[in-house]
This record gives sequence, C-alpha cells and structure tokens, in this order.
Amino acid sequence: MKKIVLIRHGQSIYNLENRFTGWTDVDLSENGYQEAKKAAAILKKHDYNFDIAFTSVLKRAIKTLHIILEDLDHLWIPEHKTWHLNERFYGALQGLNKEETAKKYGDEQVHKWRRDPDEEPPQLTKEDERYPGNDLRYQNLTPEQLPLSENLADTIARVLPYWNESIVPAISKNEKVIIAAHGNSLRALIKYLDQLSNEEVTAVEIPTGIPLVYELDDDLKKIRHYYLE
Ligand SMILES: O=C(O)[C@@H](CO)OP(=O)(O)O
Repeated sequence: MKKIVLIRHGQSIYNLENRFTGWTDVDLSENGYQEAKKAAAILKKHDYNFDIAFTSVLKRAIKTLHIILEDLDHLWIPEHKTWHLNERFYGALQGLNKEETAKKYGDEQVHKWRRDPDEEPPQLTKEDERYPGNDLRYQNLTPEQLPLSENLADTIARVLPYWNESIVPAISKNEKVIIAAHGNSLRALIKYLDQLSNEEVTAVEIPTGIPLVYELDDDLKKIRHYYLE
C-alpha cells in the first residue's frame, strides 16, 4: 500500500480578503502561517516523513511546504516546483472581491464560475498586467500553455499529465510524496483519484492547511482517503 499526502496551502491574504486569487502570487496570512505550523505538528505527531515534495510556483503553497519541511527537519529533500500545480487561473476575476462580484453578476453566475467544471470565468487580455506571459516565472511556457482563463477541465488537463509523468514515477518507486498545492489543482487531482463525476466534484471543498492522506494500491487506485487530525 502506498500513501501520499496532499495539502492545500494555509489561508492566504486573498482568502482572508475574500478575493479571487488564481495565479496571483499572494502571501500567507498570519492565520495561514499558523495553519501550516499546525499541519506540521499533526504530521509529526503521526510520524510522517517524506522523500520528495511537489508544489506550485506560487508562494502560498511553497511557504506552506517549507514550514512543514522545516518543522519535520526535512528541508533537505528534493522539491519540485511546477506551474502545473498552480491554482486554477481565474482570468479577469483575479483580484476581485467574491461578494462584490456576486452582487454585480448574481450568486448563481459566480457559483458557476467557482464550481462548474465547464464554466470558464471571463478571460483577461494579453495586454492585462495579470497576463502570465508578462511574468518571468512563466517564460518557458508555450503561448498555448499561457491561460487567459481556466475552468476546472482546463486545470485537470495540465495537472494530470504532470501527475502521470512526474509524480506517479516517484510513488511507484515507493518514495513518500507530499504535494502542497491549491484548492482547485487539488480538486483536479481528487476528481481523478476518486473518479468523481462533474456533479460530484462540485461539492468537494478542501480546507486550508489540513493534511489529506490518500492510500493507493499497487496500481495507484485509491483505497481510501482521510484528513489527519
Ligand atoms: O480564488 C481562488 O483562486 C480559489 C481558491 O481560493 O477560490 P475558489 O474557492 O472560489 O475557487
């Protein structure tokens, strides 16, 4: 049996301010920092250790990972940062307040943008300063890989190839894996691991900073999953 740990970053400044975040590189809030410390303590209590870590290129996930690895005295393990594990790109909604957006466009539309796997939020333009093509960290992405907006299906389409090409080989070698990522990149992975329908995944909400264990069989099919306390 193989075990992997997934963790959504601790609360970010934009989570606290109730803003659409996506690829905006906001920091952890003080509460988010404490959540990461608590996650580390929980993992320590249950004697978890890791051989390899995967995270996004966004500091809220990277810092959450580092806080955990530091407290486990595991900062030395190999760590892979990839845009494939970034939060879903929220397009022109990035930075807007969720409640104000719901007042403007209606709760139903905002719920669709947030949770309907096929509903794409409004796109931003390439001239927009939030366009990832203007950000050095994405300089090696092809124009097709640089999003203007993403629905969950688009996020799945970039998370799963990375899972298959980079994370599965590590798990198959019996390496103990931790993945520190985001609400929607983890939702993409969970949809795949739990084989959820579009409707079922709509109800999946992942709390910030709580380690989520997936037990997998030798074919990497899910046996069970549970949050650590
Ligand atoms: O704003 C975001 O990027 C995400 C996660 O915080 O929000 P939501 O839960 O609405 O998809």
